Amino acid sequence: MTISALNTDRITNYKPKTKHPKTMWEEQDNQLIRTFSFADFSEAFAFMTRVALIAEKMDHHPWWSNVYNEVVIKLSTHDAGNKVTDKDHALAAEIDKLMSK
Ligand SMILES: C[C@H](O)[C@H](O)[C@H]1CNC2=NC(N)=NC(=O)C2=N1
Repeated sequence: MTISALNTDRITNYKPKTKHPKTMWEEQDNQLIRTFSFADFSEAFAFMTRVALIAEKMDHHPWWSNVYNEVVIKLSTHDAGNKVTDKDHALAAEIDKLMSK
């Protein structure tokens, strides 16, 4: 597939479609963890781009993994000895705002 064949409209007019909208953050092993499932890779990566910009603004960055349409995010504060802090809750809340747009 050529680049010009990509549907970039999907990225610029971003409306996330989670497959499991009821999945929420869970605290496990001193991390806030949530799995996000999207329609496809473009939607997952568009989401990650937005989270990256928020993380830079907040100077607080996620651990994450992505395979095709799925993104797993794990938040903890290494500056505080790998514990869940207010910064993690604040970033989780901003990510949740993205999902409710
Ligand atoms: C130097 C810089 O401000 C720190 O390393 C910040 C950057 N982003 C961070 N992100 C996360 N998740 N935890 C941190 O402790 C952290 N610390």
